[in-house]
Amino acid sequence: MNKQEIQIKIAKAVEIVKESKPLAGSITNSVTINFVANAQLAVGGTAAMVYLPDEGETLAKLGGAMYINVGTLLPIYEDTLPHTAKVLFENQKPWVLDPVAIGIGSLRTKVLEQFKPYKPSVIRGNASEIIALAGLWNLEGGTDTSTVHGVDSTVSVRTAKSAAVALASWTGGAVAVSGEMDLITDGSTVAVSYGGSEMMTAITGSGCSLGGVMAVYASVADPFIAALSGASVYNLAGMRAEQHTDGTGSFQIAFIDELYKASAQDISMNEFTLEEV
Ligand SMILES: Nc1ncnc2c1ncn2[C@@H]1O[C@H](COP(=O)(O)OP(=O)(O)OP(=O)(O)O)[C@@H](O)[C@H]1O
Ligand SMILES: Cc1ncsc1CCO
Ligand SMILES: [Mg+2]
Repeated sequence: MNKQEIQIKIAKAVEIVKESKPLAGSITNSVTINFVANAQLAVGGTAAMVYLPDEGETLAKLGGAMYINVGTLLPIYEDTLPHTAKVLFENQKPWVLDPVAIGIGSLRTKVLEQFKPYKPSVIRGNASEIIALAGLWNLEGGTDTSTVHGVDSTVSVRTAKSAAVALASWTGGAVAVSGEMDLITDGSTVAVSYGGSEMMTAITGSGCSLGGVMAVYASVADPFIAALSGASVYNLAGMRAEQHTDGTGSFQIAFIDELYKASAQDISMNEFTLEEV
């Protein structure tokens, strides 16, 4: 695919979402659950958040895609998460994994290990998280020890390129590494998306909600286009929101407004470059 073909696909994905309001259910952390739902709604999707194993299964079967984020685990997730991932995989439903804060506890490690055979369609994380997940799954570019600082990355996006490519080659889907710019790969093509705002690092949940929005797009587009569409609307909305706010509280509100206002045409035209793996 050349750049223009990709731009056409992004615009189409954004339009179909706005017209059809696809459901992308979530099992996500309690810190940013509201932000995730509001971002999904702002781009035109439908949100539903659950915790219990049977409800994860129901949403997996009902929705166009699903979002799973391991940010704040509770004992129930030991049952809910692997079960839901298995149902998604067996029903060939796209799902997005956010391996937040990988490495900080034993349940988190266990659950993330269990996800490997269920091949998430999109893996979205910051650079430290992507490198650590590749390490946990014994793939190239990964490391045994996590460089995650709480929920934040300590390394640059480009450092995670080989881990991202290896993860995408394993899943057959896409991997999106977020940061100052965003790197998205399907294992053969690498796209780098530009824009955003430094203020996105000073509000919680810009990454979580980005994963939720990618799940909305994954309901109607292939994983690479879904991930790049998500990165594009985030980078565009971040740039625009920064222009008329002077603090992080109002930035978060303005950012949701800009997600809501962004047109398919503008999102598809947000700057990105293509490179070989
Ligand atoms: N320095 C930066 N400049 C511009 N945009 C940024 C910057 N850092 C992050 N972003 C944007 O913020 C969004 C979230 O990326 P980030 O890497 O902060 O995720 P994260 O660490 O998982 O966030 P969280 O865990 O708080 O949800 C992405 O859209 C990314 O492009
Ligand atoms: C701050 C925080 N802690 C656990 S999840 C989360 C949201 C950002 O990943
Ligand atoms: Mg995160």
